[in-house]
Amino acid sequence: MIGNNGAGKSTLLNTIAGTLPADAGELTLAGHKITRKPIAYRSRWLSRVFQDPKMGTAGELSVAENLTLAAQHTGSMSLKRYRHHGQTAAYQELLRPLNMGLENRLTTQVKYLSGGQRQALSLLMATLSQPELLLLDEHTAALDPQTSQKVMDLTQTIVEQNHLTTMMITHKMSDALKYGNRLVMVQDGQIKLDVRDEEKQNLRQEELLSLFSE
Ligand SMILES: Nc1ncnc2c1ncn2[C@@H]1O[C@H](COP(=O)(O)OP(=O)(O)OP(=O)(O)O)[C@@H](O)[C@H]1O
Repeated sequence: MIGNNGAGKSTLLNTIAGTLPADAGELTLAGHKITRKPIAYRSRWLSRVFQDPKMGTAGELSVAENLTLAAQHTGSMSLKRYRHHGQTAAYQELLRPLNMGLENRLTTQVKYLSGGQRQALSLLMATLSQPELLLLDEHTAALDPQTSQKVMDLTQTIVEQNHLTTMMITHKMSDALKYGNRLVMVQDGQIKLDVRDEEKQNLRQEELLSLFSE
């Protein structure tokens, strides 16, 4: 999802996540009517990663403690299959594919990690529960270009491997064109453009930029 500042992107995500009440309309997620349900109820099916790397993790807790919290939250105990290795090995196995060196930082308090490491951990924690919907709220915007690319690559891998329906807000036109099978442009609270699949693949950055100025 793309759109100018103030277009309504975050408002839509907040309405889906339940931090803002909907003025009108109905929200149905994976067959569940959630329009008037509290945030905690919705969080069984949806996860969110924020722009601020501090938002998705508990800074005072260690990497392992954060993972334990996320695993408990899932209810489905995604970590069960790792049990026979012992918890440390299980966590290392989960963290190694992130390629951020976090498998060697299990006892480090999360507040001492870099923004990129912390965002990668947030992403892992948000997807442990295999949510029906993953909301990414400009989740790479606070990172340097190289780390941002690394976290985007990681996002792509996690989303594809887990077949996660994902909604991402971005201000980077190149990312909007490169990732995902659908692109929605929001303007003044309305959907201005909604293209998918082949039509999206054929869309060029210049066309997209010209729509912004209309
Ligand atoms: N129910 C509503 N009726 C009218 N205006 C609203 C309503 N809800 C939100 N707004 C306003 O619409 C605007 C949408 O802001 P929002 O933060 O969603 O934009 P955004 O597209 O995420 O922008 P940014 O790219 O800057 O994050 C804000 O000014 C907000 O106050």
